[in-house]
Amino acid sequence: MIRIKQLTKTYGAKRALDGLDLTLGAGVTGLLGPNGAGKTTLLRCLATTLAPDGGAVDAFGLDPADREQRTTLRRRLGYLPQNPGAYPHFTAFDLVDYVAILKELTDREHRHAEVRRVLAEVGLTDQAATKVRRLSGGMRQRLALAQALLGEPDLLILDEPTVGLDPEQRMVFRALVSRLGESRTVVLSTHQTEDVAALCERVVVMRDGRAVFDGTPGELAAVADGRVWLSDTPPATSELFWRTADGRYRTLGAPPPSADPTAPGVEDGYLMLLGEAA
Ligand SMILES: Nc1ncnc2c1ncn2[C@@H]1O[C@H](COP(=O)(O)OP(=O)(O)OP(=O)(O)O)[C@@H](O)[C@H]1O
Repeated sequence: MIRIKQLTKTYGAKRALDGLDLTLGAGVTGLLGPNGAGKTTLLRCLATTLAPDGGAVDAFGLDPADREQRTTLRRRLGYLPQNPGAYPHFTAFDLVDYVAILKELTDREHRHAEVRRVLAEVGLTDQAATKVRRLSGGMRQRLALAQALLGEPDLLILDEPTVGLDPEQRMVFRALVSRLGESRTVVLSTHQTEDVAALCERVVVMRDGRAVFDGTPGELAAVADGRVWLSDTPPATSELFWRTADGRYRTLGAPPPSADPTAPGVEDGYLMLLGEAA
């Protein structure tokens, strides 16, 4: 269990985290929020790569503000940062092995076995000897995930893991992450409401450094209950509408004339919530 209490982080005049309270348990939790909401800042505080200005994190009973406990916690977490560095001339094996060395897996035989294990876990056994620059975007992202899995962490922190992936690669990645969430705490940030609907048991929406929603994807969708409409003509007043593939207009908010109600999805709930919070 991870308990975050009144976490604050300020950059100059900008409050990236503004007294954030949050508890994370086992399974996959998705963080949604507009650009600048504080998602990366929160994930970096959890990954212990950034010290907050105030508040506290209690991760499995460990306090990252304490030097010794921070080291213990680092051994129990895996982190996939936003835009992970590429090292294009390393092979997939060498890259993960390098991170394993940094993670203090000193016994060579044990380390190599662990590198092979995590490469197998993300389906990259056959690419172990391939240079990183020759891997597809999806494979690179799985490689970045592999390094986060070294040492079987109890906490997996993934910052926008599906960014830049095509739909097929995204599906492979989702299946992988949801399997990983069966036995550990996974927290991931994303701009993809489809990711949240597909794989997160829980979703937290952040805005201006705070959590403005915490619930299941179904509960987030329900925020837009009774407020999603389909019509043949565009609404005269609403600003939240778009033309769908079948040529009809989907409107959030007040119903346009002769509109049919339709069931909301996670994206509708998210947009409605942010519209209300504005
Ligand atoms: N090193 C930094 N120096 C100054 N300001 C920063 C720094 N890092 C983040 N910020 C600011 O803090 C706020 C929160 O940023 P953060 O990256 O945590 O948001 P985010 O929700 O992850 O956004 P995105 O979805 O765009 O990745 C933003 O206004 C950002 O500009």
